[in-house]
Amino acid sequence: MKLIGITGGIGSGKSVVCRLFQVLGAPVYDSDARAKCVMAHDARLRDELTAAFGPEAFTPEGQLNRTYLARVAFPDPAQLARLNALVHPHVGRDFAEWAAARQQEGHAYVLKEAALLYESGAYQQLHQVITVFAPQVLRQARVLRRDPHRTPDDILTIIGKQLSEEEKLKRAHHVVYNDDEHLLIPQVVQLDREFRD
Ligand SMILES: CC(C)(COP(=O)(O)OP(=O)(O)OC[C@H]1O[C@@H](n2cnc3c(N)ncnc32)[C@H](O)[C@@H]1O)[C@@H](O)C(=O)NCCC(=O)NCCS
Ligand SMILES: Nc1ncnc2c1ncn2[C@@H]1O[C@H](COP(=O)(O)OP(=O)(O)OP(=O)(O)O)[C@@H](O)[C@H]1O
Repeated sequence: MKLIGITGGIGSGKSVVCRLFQVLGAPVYDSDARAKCVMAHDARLRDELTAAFGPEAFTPEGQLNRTYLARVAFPDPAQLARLNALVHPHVGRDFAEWAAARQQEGHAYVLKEAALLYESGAYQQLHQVITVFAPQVLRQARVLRRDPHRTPDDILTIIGKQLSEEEKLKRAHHVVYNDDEHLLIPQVVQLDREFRD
C-alpha cells in the first residue's frame, strides 16, 4: 500500500483536494484534526500541555483552548517548537496505526494531509508527497473568508512559520495547482489512477 502525503501552505486547498480523493474512494488521514483529537483526549499529553502552557491550554469545560494556544504559539518560535515537539510524535504514531488498519482493508494507497509534512519530518514515513499550490494572495483571501476570527497579520505570522512554497514545490513528487486557472478534478483523477497502478 502506498503512503502518500499531501501538503501545502495555509489556505492552499489541501482539504478541498482531499475531499475529491475521498470521493474516489481514497482514505484520508487529517493530521490537523487528529492532532487536536489526541491533544484533547490523551491524558499524558494533556498534562504535558498544561505543564508547558499553563491551565489556560484547556477551557474550564476541559476543551482544548485553540484560540489561546494559537495566540501563544504562532508568534513565538520557542513556544511553537515546544508545542510541535509535544504533539507531532503522537500524530506520527497515530498515523502508523491508522495506516496499518487501512492496509488490512486492501486499499492501494492512503493520503496523509498535513500542513507541516516537511517541517515535522513526517514525510520520512511516506513514499511520495503531493504539494497543493496556490498563490499567497489567493490563500490569504480564502483564509480570511474561511476563518473570520483571523486577521491578515495572523495569517502572515502563520505563513512565516511554514516552509516556503518554493521549497515545497521543489521537494514534491506531484503538484496540484489550485490557483483558479487549472481545473482541480482532472488533476486529482490523474493522480488517483497513478497511485492505483
Ligand atoms: C495552535 C492550534 C491549537 C491552533 O488551532 P486553530 O484551530 O486556531 O488553527 P488551525 O489548527 O486550524 O491552524 C491554522 C493553520 O495554521 C497552520 N498550522 C497549524 N499548526 C501549525 C504549526 N505548528 N506550525 C505552522 N503552521 C501551523 C496550518 O496551515 C493550519 O491549517 C493548532 O494549530 C495546533 O494544535 N497546532 C499544533 C499541532 C500541529 O502542528 N498541527 C498541524 C499539523 S499536525
Ligand atoms: N478552488 C477553490 N475555489 C474556491 N474556494 C476554494 C478553492 N480551494 C479552496 N477553497 C476554499 O478556500 C479555503 C481554504 O481551503 P482549505 O481549507 O482546503 O485549505 P487548506 O490548505 O486545508 O488550509 P489549512 O492549512 O488552513 O488547513 C476553504 O474555505 C475552501 O473552501
